[in-house]
Amino acid sequence: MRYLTAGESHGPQLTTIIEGLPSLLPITSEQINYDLKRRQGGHGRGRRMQIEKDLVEIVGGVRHGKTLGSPVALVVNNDDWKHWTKIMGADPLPEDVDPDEIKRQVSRPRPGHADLVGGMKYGHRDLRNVLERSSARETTVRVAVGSVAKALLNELGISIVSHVTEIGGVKADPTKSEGKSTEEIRKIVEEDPVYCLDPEASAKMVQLIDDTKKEGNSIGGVVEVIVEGLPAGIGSYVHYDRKLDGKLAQAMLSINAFKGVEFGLGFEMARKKGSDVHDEILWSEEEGYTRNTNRLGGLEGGMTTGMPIVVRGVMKPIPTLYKPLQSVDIETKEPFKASVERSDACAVPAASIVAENVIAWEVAKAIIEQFHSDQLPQLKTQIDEMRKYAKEF
Ligand SMILES: Cc1cc2nc3c(=O)[nH]c(=O)nc-3n(C[C@H](O)[C@H](O)[C@H](O)COP(=O)(O)O)c2cc1C
Ligand SMILES: C=C(O[C@@H]1CC(C(=O)O)=C[C@@H](OP(=O)(O)O)[C@H]1O)C(=O)O
Repeated sequence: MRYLTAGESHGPQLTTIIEGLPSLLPITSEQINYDLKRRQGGHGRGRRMQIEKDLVEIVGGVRHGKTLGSPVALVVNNDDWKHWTKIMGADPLPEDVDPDEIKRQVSRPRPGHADLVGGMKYGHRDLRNVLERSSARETTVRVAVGSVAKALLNELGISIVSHVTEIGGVKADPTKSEGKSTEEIRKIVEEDPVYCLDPEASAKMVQLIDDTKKEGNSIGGVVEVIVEGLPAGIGSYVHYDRKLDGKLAQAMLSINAFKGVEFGLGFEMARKKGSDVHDEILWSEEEGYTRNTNRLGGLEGGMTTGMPIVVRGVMKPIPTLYKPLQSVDIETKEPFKASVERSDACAVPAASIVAENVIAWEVAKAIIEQFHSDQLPQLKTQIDEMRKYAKEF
């Protein structure tokens, strides 16, 4: 199973084609739009999100609410496009138009964004040609793709949720997620302005975002994704590129501004003894093999253990700063401190939705690749059999 995306931040639309989904999978634009709306939200977003109202159009591969087995094509329009049609149009400019008048040429690279190196790499002296595609606007369709993956996981009894655990050094109480199902977590974060489970920490995060914005600065944070209901044995230990933890880490780090990833106890493991890290193995008639703890975050040897996957990603602060850092104009080679028109001060809550959806995709892909999956009913039968087999093993 694979997908590609195309489209620029201020172009007409973002497009994706997903290939390899089983047939007979129920999909609605309503469930995709629910995720798109959540990705647009969260305290700290900039003015662009007031312009956009992200709604998906399913333009291929689905009929009367079910996949056909053919490629699924999804489109999300950029409402801002109407302001950028001349600046971002695909056709050559008419001869009577002066390009300098309308191109909104960018020659001042922002430290921390893709502008400078992207320009060097692709030979663009107008850095707009870089920032238009390196923009996290692209995560809109990646969330739509993940939403389709979640529809598949849901059919297999697998659920997934994300929440924000830290913003700018303010940490949520880690015990707040203990003993809660993914559904319970979702209900709480849906109501919270920064998608956090801890109301006290959330209030401090909101305040910190506001203060940071006033200072013309930006902040990052940490998001956690939990996947529940997985059978044991998804992924493999036999080859480096089949290890599920490796694939999930890549997916997490592929999100714009994500710089680190950890599973279970994560980097804390470096400070603990083996007896405080590994999850002891138990067996009972009713449950089969279980663990009392899940300190490894649901993965051993690149495979699911049957316990929930717990994976976190760290997002650096947004690079575009209202009080900017030192940089160099690539035309004049003069130093400058740029002013900016608009930017997010903190996009950690929005990024938690992106994280949830890219992880959902990666888990769904691993399942599709491991089982015969032309049709959803066949896939369901195999997953049920695998669960039964693992219990009796
Ligand atoms: C949801 C989301 C929103 C973002 N919004 C902005 C923004 O408004 N301004 C900005 O400079 N960067 C923003 N970023 C981060 C940049 O896209 C990112 O830093 C850039 O693509 C460079 O990639 P890198 O940080 O992974 O090296 C956002 C990232 C995410 C995930
Ligand atoms: C458009 C989105 O985020 C954008 C991500 C982004 C960046 O540099 O990554 C820069 C900003 O773009 P603009 O300059 O158009 O305001 C954000 O608004 C979005 O999340 O849908």
